[in-house]
Amino acid sequence: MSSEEKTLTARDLRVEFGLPGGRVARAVDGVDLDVAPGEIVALAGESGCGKTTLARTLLGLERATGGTVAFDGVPLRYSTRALKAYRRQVQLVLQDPTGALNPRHTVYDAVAEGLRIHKIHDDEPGRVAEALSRAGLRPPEQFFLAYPHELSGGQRQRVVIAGALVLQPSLLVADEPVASLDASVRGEILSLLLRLKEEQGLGALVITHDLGLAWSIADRIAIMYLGRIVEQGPVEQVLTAPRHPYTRALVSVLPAAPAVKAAVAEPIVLAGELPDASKIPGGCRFRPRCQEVASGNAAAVLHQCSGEDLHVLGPEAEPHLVACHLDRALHGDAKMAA
Ligand SMILES: Nc1ncnc2c1ncn2[C@@H]1O[C@H](COP(=O)(O)OP(=O)(O)OP(=O)(O)O)[C@@H](O)[C@H]1O
Repeated sequence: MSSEEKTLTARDLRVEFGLPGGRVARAVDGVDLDVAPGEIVALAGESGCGKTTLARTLLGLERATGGTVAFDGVPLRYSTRALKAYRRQVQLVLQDPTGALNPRHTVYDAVAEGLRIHKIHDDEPGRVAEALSRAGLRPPEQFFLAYPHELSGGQRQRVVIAGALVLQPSLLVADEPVASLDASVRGEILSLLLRLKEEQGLGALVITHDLGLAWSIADRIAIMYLGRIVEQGPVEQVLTAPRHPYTRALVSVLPAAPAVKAAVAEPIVLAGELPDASKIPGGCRFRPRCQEVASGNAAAVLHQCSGEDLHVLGPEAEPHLVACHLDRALHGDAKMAA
């Protein structure tokens, strides 16, 4: 990343939760991530890998146990006033527009809420109209007095996005932004995010378990496994030439996207379930489920897989990064060793 301007950065971010019996869940266990304006980054991985905890921590809704979150080069501060100022710049868009909207509030009130919280009183109707229009609800005045139940699922999600846009943020953090929508309107909302990026330079971190979605809209992708990013890089490189065994397994079961499918011919079924975040295996955390270990392909590096943790992937190094001992042996990347 050439400039830190308006970039959201996480460095060695860690979030732990205390559990009964003195156990500790390491939900986010060392993450470096950058999201710049005008860039869409997809954060992908199966349920329970820590995506939501990472997103909440980037927004200051959760406190990091270690590491830093910074925006525009300034570390996040957690006073009410500092968080309020921060959230004008970095806005959250939630998965379920029905849950995010108060059924008794009109569209106008839903979108104006952020302005009122931030005490922005000048030209409220103009700002609300502009945000609705940017979110693709045109003519905006026609939606002012509508209630959520009078709108389609896609329109409701556009209202939620307008509620974020009204504060003119630099970045959106969108948690599964189309997961609750019908397939027919998913494309519309994804196109909207793309348009906001291209026409208005808005950046977004899009959290998804759907690699097909990431393929359609993201510039970069970060694949998360058990609290860590195990592979990241330009979306095309990562999905057409996945290098981490976990990414290869995810790509192998992707139903669509022929260009991506070609990368891994046979479906790879991973052994077992995602381990509990309080029981992260030592060495490579993916080892107990790794198909390369199971097949014997990783025999030459097995001692490392069993006993040597991998570095947190840093955003400053080469664009396509992989945290895998076997990949390091094959590609000779000395940076990967712990
Ligand atoms: N408040 C909490 N207390 C204890 N453990 C938690 C808490 N929040 C999350 N965890 C644990 O942290 C891990 C990561 O959870 P998280 O919800 O961030 O994953 P996720 O990838 O977003 O999953 P999903 O897609 O299902 O939302 C899980 O093992 C979860 O059980």
